[in-house]
Amino acid sequence: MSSNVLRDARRIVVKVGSSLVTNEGRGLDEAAIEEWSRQLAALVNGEDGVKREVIMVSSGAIAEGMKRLGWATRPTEVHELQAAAAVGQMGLAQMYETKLRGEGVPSAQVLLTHADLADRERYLNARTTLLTLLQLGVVPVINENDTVVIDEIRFGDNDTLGALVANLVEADALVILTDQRGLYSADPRKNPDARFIDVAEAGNPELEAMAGGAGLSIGTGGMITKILAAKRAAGSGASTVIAWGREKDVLLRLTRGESIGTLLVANTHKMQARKQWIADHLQLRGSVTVDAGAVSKLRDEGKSLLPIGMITVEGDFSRGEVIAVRDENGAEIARGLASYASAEARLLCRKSSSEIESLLGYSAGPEMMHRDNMVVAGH
Ligand SMILES: Nc1ncnc2c1ncn2[C@@H]1O[C@H](COP(=O)(O)OP(=O)(O)O)[C@@H](O)[C@H]1O
Ligand SMILES: N[C@@H](CCC(=O)OP(=O)(O)O)C(=O)O
Repeated sequence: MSSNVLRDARRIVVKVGSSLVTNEGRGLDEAAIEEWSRQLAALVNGEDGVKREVIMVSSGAIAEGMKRLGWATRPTEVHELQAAAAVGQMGLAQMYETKLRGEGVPSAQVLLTHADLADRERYLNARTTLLTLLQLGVVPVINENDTVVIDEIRFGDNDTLGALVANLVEADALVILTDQRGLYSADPRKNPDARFIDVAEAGNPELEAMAGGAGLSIGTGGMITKILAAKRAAGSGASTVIAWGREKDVLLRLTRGESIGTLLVANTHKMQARKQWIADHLQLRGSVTVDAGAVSKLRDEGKSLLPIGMITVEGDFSRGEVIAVRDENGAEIARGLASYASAEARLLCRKSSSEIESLLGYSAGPEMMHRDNMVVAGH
């Protein structure tokens, strides 16, 4: 069976787990990172005729840190794990940087926490930075910012981070590379008769029952975090593939439409999922009232909201919070994420976007509300 999901995907988040990226637990597997980098570069450069945007979410900092510090066994103290991660992250980032640069592709290190993505302002900042990097043809290499978190290290879970990043950038697909060929009906280490699952619907509760605990002591999330990550990724319309990371040319073959690993299909459409999220889940923090010209740009022409059309700003909100856009009669035209805080927005009313920098001392883009971050009433 072949699948179109990965073949059609233009923006892909690839996550490689600890159990894969490390060399039997002793530091990083350089040959494996070189292999993935070669494939990532081929995707970015569009060697099969389609240029794709890719983000790598890579574990391995703790394992590399343990090697550099001469530790043979994984410490149990969280602050020692954090120290190992801080040491090892240097080597991890350096290795991707070297391998990707060797392929002519620039890379960037991005360290995030779940809390960063729960905060509206940081969410929008992270999103804008990542989208800018992708536009520039850079491969962001993301890991958890282990220095400032505890739970994530304890549970060793970068699968969730992969899904959150897929949500953040509205990826088309999340590819989770691990040390198994995909999902089985039970942990194949314990049940040699376990059946391979080649396709299922993301979020199907039966999948959660199939995923036992964690695998090796190096990777700690196990299959359950991958199943939950697929469910979360599906929330923004991304399908997930769980595959063996050492499968020859795995990323290239997946994007050529070959069926490898387990495909967990998202049944929500990308844009519909994002609009639903903006429309349903967030409390309004304020609003901007706009003139008739802006109403027509938003409603009829599918444009972003620029400061020039804004008349007044109501309420007290930060960048990244959800606000309404109203016409002069107070009717809601749209809602979405504010690019500027209320105090800034007040200064921007009726101003041309070219003046933003001189008025505020910086610019976060020409729009008050970008089209991608907006749901227009009745659309
Ligand atoms: N139903 C299942 N199918 C496949 N693997 C499973 C299943 N249940 C548990 N596992 C275990 O999950 C492990 C992968 O998780 P983990 O070690 O955390 O990997 P990673 O470091 O790639 O995140 C496998 O090696 C396997 O032993
Ligand atoms: N962020 C840490 C640990 C993350 C982790 O192990 O996650 P996973 O690969 O999902 O088991 C690291 O880079 O070592």
